[in-house]
Amino acid sequence: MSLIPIRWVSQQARSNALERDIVRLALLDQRLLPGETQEVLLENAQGVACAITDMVVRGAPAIGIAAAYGVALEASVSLREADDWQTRLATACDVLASSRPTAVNLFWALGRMRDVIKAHGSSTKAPYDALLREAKRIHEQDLEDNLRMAEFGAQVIAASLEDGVTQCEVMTHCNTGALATGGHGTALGVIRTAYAQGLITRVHVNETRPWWQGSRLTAWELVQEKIPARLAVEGAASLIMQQGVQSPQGLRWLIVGADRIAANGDTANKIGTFSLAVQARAHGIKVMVVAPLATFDATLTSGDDIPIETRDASELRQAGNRQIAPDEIEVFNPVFDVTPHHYIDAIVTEHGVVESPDSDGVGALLGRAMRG
Ligand SMILES: CSC[C@@H](O)[C@@H](O)C(=O)COP(=O)(O)O
Repeated sequence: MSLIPIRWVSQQARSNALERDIVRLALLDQRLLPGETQEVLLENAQGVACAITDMVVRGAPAIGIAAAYGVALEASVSLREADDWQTRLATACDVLASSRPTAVNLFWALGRMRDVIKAHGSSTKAPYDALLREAKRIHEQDLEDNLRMAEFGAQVIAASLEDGVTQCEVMTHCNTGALATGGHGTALGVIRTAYAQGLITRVHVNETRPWWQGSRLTAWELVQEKIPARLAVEGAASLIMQQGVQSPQGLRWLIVGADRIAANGDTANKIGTFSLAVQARAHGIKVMVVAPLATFDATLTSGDDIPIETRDASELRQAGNRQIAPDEIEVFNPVFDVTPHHYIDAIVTEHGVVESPDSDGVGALLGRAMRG
């Protein structure tokens, strides 16, 4: 059983020269981790969209990658059925775009796929090969970006340590590791690399209610990597920070990912991030956001306009098969919040670091990146 979170599977056609290879997208079912490792096999864009909505795959970059493969899958269906491919693929992109609203990486990846579709507008057949190539490029590029961000982030941690101090502890929220990305991770990628460089002694992992990305996924990744970590409910964060700042090698950084970053640096991330950033500021702990440029939405001047997904009440009323709140109670289940940029000390991207982010800093970074 493979533990690769997103895998393109191509099975050679049996004999008939006219038959095409059978292609599928295999997603490691993150709803079942850490208890079970099982893959879901998908054969069209609708299936991928449902898998994103149902959180078989989650995490901003991973959602974008899966959606890109979803468009390629749909192109293969179109070749088989020899239909009006333009209409089919336009519908597929729309269906995928409606799967989750907050992570802008989804719309960024679909934008890249739409560009490929447009470039092949005059073809008689769906541009399957070109779309699959682009999806693979998005996937590979994400891993490369993760590794670059990890180096930058580790440098930021090293530079922040007081004279004579060489190591510290960090806290993270949600899951931003290999499961949420093309591999390695954003925030967890920085933690991995900084640990390998001897900069981190322990990771404080927040449970991340109500879906438990922290306990089910981040804890699982850290245990596999043998990185010392301790799990706690996010309600314990202030206590952990209060105790953590008392020793010179104690807790120094809150390191998180992002689902969408506005032009002024306001950052949408997993619900609870804003509250953790406020607590971190109160304790003198620094806040690092780690995200590729694909997570920036320069069309939004501030975080006020970032769409915040709310999910089903059952996520709070039930834990597995157990009822944990009365069905009659009104439930509010927003799954992201926006941390204002002035609570963030550094945004780490594959194109470098913006310290004390604001519109000027983010604008300069995006401008630099555009110039190459
Ligand atoms: C590299 S992942 C960054 C974010 O996507 C992550 O922190 C997060 O909020 C994921 O939310 P999820 O609801 O699990 O998709």
